[in-house]
Amino acid sequence: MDLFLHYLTMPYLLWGIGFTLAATGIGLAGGAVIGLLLAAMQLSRFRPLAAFARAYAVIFRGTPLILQMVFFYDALPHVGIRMPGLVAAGLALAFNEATFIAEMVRSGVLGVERGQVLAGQALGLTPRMLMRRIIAPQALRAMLPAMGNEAVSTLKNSSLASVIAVQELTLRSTQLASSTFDFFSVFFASGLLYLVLTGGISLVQLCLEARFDLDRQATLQGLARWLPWRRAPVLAATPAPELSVVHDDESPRATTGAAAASDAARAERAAVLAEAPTVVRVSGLSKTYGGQTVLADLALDVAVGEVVALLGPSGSGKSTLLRCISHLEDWDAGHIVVDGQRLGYQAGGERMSPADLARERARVGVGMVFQQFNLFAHLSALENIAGPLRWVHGWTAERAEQRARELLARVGLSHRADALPRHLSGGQQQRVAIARAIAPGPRVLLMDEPTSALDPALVNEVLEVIRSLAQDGGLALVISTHQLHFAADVADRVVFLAGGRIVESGPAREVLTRPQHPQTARFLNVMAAER
Ligand SMILES: Nc1ncnc2c1ncn2[C@@H]1O[C@H](COP(=O)(O)OP(=O)(O)OP(=O)(O)O)[C@@H](O)[C@H]1O
Repeated sequence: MDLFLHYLTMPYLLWGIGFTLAATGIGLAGGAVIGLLLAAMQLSRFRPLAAFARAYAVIFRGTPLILQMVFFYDALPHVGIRMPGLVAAGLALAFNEATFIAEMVRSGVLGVERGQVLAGQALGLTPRMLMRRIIAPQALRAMLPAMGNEAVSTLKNSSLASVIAVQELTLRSTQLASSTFDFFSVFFASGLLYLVLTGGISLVQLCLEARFDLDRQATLQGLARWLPWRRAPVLAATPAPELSVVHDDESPRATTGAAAASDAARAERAAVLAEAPTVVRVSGLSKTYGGQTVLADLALDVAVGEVVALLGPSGSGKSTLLRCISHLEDWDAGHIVVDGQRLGYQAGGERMSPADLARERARVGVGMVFQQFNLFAHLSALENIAGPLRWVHGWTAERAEQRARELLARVGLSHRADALPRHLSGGQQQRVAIARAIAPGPRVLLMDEPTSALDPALVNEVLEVIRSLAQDGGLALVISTHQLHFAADVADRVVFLAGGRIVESGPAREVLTRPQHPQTARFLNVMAAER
């Protein structure tokens, strides 16, 4: 026992720990840098880069690390690259670890829901902002457990550096045991030292996981300030206030809204809209997916402040049309002009880069609400709204927060400002998503079946919010919906799509009560029978 304690505190072995940690540090840091590069190559659309990254992985994953260390230390000097053993071992570890780290990064990035990326694009986030604000924070958190394991295995793998005479812990233990013949005590002490080191790494991993666990209360607020995302405390469920909050805004309901109840008010509104300038003009739009025509020579004008309900059977192209209008989707032929701008194209007709398109989208003002809400999962309801205002539109933190709080009050969710999306009901999430989309004051709001992912009991709370938007005037709404009553009540115009074409379009109540086209009539009958 005395000998064991003697070896455990022996400076000769303790100095070996320094070499072990140095090799591990070089391996992990270098591996992270090279791994990030490899992951970026694998995710790149430029095929030669992806092929290079795959070939790299095949070589470094397919050969033993011990050979790689020998190669770095003994073979490279033949081509004039000479380095100390510690550096050679660290680099070999780095190049080897990079393949595993690249896989972790890649799966972390791909693990972030595509819907969040689409929502970010629709909000005008450039690819860089998307990576920094949305993808990286979520990918990093998902990668933490695997990174902890990788750090432990790098530390253990550093013992292979003994083969190129790096004076790390294993080599020193072996030398000590050979000279004292006390193998058991020396290796027992050495094993315990390794356990302390790997235990330390596991502890750091646990602390980081706890720190980045959004379901826990923040404890290190000082550190949290430096994170690119915000922690949000989980609130105890509090009863929602009556949704009447939604109607608290100052807009007069009966006279300015699309939901105007009386026929006279509707006629008055139709006359105003007939004079209103066009804010969205779609002409000759065609789109195919792998040979299947989804949109065929489609033309649609939407006036400022108009509420248009898109109806049509599943697969008729409603979502595709909305995605094309916000240029989240490319098309094959035709033009789309929003507020006088050909979104996605330079003045000379050349296509914009993704970053320019994002800026243009934010400037022109096309908001989009998705069927699956697509809130940023790592941000609170408040931050989902305030974040894009700061990042994309350059608002100050105070102004963005004030706007976010106003909008949360408007959709009846002031009491859930700090809640994460996963702690909100579907209806509440969709209300936050609507608030987020209208926060920068878009000219056009596109809504892709905003209630179809909701329980029937939650549909009305979202419809109420949309109804209140329709009453505002000024904001053009294009809503793809299967809610016929709602469309009759709120929309100025119903546009019926089938097979990627508009087969009928006209005043909402007219189309819904006296459809002219047999396909519209059939669809309405089926919908009525299903209810
Ligand atoms: N990314 C895609 N790749 C291939 N085909 C697609 C893609 N997106 C949509 N489609 C096809 O395009 C057609 C139109 O789809 P779209 O989602 O626009 O219809 P929709 O009218 O919105 O339907 P729903 O009411 O069910 O949402 C469908 O046949 C669909 O399968």
